[in-house]
Formats: sequence, structure tokens, C-alpha cells
Amino acid sequence: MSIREAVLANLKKIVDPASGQDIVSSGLVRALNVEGDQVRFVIEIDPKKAEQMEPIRAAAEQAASMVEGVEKVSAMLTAHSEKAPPELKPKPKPSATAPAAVPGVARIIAIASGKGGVGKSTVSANLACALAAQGRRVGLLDADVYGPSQPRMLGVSGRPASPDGKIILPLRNHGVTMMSMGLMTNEGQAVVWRGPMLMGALQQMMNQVQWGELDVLIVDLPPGTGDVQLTLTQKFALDGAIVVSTPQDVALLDARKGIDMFRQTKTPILGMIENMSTHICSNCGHEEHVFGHGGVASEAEKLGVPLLGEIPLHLDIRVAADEGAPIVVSKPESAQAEAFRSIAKDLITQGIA
Ligand SMILES: Nc1ncnc2c1ncn2[C@@H]1O[C@H](COP(=O)(O)OP(=O)(O)OP(=O)(O)O)[C@@H](O)[C@H]1O
Repeated sequence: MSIREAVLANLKKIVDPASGQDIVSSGLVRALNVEGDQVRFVIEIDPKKAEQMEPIRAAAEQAASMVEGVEKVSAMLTAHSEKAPPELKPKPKPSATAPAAVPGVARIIAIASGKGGVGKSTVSANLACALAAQGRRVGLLDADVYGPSQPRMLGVSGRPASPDGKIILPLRNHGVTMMSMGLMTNEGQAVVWRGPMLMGALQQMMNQVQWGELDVLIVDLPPGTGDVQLTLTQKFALDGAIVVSTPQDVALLDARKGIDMFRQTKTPILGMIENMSTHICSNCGHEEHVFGHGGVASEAEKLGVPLLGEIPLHLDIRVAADEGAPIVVSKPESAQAEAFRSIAKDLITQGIA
């Protein structure tokens, strides 16, 4: 063992009171320099804690001087520098932690909402079909294990086949390649998933489903900020997230939490969509704002994210979803379909989808 290694081994026996880790692993020991029998290093600390850290410095000096062949040790306390110090900590293997791409899939976009029932699945299904109608190769993964709705919205049913017990063949309708966690469980059966099971199932869906070549894979997330969201943002190279909200204050509050989570996980927020924006009466054409209007636009502005579009509250949107052909497929000429189509068009123009 070299003197340097022996010094580091001894320093590792000293605990940093702030992090609870040893002072080497926590990155406090910097600039370790061994020249002959002389050892120098610095301990980088919060300047406010100089007094508290002095015993640590003394202990570190003492520990280093115990190493055979060391005559003189100088350990100094220094304050944090503004620029990032050189990394002393062993770097984790990139393959173990770096978010992975899904083979053949050019882009992954998550559709999220802070709260359930705001129309995230409706938006996902319509955007997927609108992108497919505009010539994109689109996949849609329904990652909502608790309330999977894409099989119904896209009008597909039956369990997906797995010829070799490993790859899973997805289903296809309206030009969209689709897979849902819901298709892997028995219909009507309550599913109780714990965190690790959810994470495993999601990874299986991403990696074992034979998606083929896709321009974009849309992931319809469960509402909120749980294990599925975290796994997706940490394990996969997401191109961004779209947050769906209604104009109501409470839905907006939840959307804000969702946006915070994506920011923390460094996932780009592509924008917000206001769903159930205005209601146009199918009998008289009267326009009313059932959940208020414009709330998402002002929230998006406040948060500094783009407003991608506003989708009206309209009976036809729900009926179409319930009948297995989203409105962009069943009534493509309607104003409601146009609202989705124009968002899809913008995503293509901006190179997002
Ligand atoms: N713009 C709209 N106009 C009319 N009905 C809508 C609209 N958007 C969604 N809906 C209806 O509202 C209900 C909830 O929508 P959806 O399932 O898409 O929400 P969600 O956010 O995905 O919910 P969950 O979190 O429960 O999965 C559905 O019945 C859907 O058809």
C-alpha cells in the first residue's frame, strides 16, 4: 500500500459530523499531497463551522501521522470555494446510474398531472393519435397501474403475447403502438403494487416491450409524484415532461408539485396543457368556464414554462374516449380535435415529438 493509500485509509476512520460519512467519502478531504515523508491536505468546510471542525482537523492530522514512513503532516481547514472542487469521491459506474435510452426509441415524453382525473390519459391518447396522423411513429405506454385507461381509450383489449416469455408484443390501434400495465393484470382485479414491484414492472415495460423504431414514446404517468415518476425520471433518458392541469386552483397546486419534482430530477418541462378549459354547450353553443379559465396560462407564466394549449371541456371528448377512438380519430374535423392537433403540430415543429 502506498503512503497516499495508507493516509486515505486512516482518514476514512474519521467521521464528518455533518454528513455522518467519513471525511474522505463526504468529500471534505481535498488536495492530498505526498512528497517523500511529508503529507499535506486540506479539509474543506463551511466557514461558519470552523470552530466545530477544528477537532476533526486535529484528528485527521494525527491519523495521517500514524502512517509508517510519514514524518510531517500538515492539515488545513479551508472554506468552501464557489467553483466545484475536484472530485475525490469514487465516481459510480456510469452504466449503473446514468439514465438509459430505450433501443429504437428516439424520444421519450412523459405526460403527468399532479392530481387524478384532470384528463392526462385523454390528452396522452389524443396527442399520440394526432402525432401518428401527422406521420410520426408513436408509442404510448400507459404507466398508470392503478387506473390504466389507455386500452379502453384506444379500443384495444386482450393480453399482449410474449412468444419467448421475455419480449412482450405490444398492441396497435389508430397508428399507435400501445402497451399498458393494465393489460398485464386481469381486468377488474385490484392490484396492490409496492414500490420495487412498480419500478420493476415499469423497467420491464420500457425494455422488454418490442416497441420497434419510434420517433416518440409517450408515457402516460399515474397522477402525483410517486415511485413510477421517480423511476422513469431516474432510469430513463426522458426528453421532457408535459404537465396537464385543469384551471382550478387545487389542480394547479398539485401541478406545481409535479413541476417541482421534474425540476429536481432535472427533467426538462416541455410545457403545461390546460384541460377542461372552456365548456361549449353542445345544444346552444354557449361558452362557460366550469373550472375557471386561464388559470393554467398564468401559472405557466409564473413558473416560466410554456403553455402548449387549451383543451375545451366537451361531451364528445369523453364519449370518444369511452368508445375507444379518441376525438382526433373519431371526429377529426371538430374544433376539439383541432385543439389537440395543433399541440401535436407544434411539438413536431419544435422537434420535440
Ligand atoms: N376535455 C374534456 N372534455 C370532456 N371530458 C373529458 C375531457 N378530458 C377528460 N375528460 C373525461 O374526464 C375523465 C377523466 O379523464 P382521464 O381519465 O383522461 O383523466 P386522468 O387525469 O388520466 O385520470 P386518472 O388520473 O384517473 O388516470 C374521463 O371520463 C374523460 O373522458
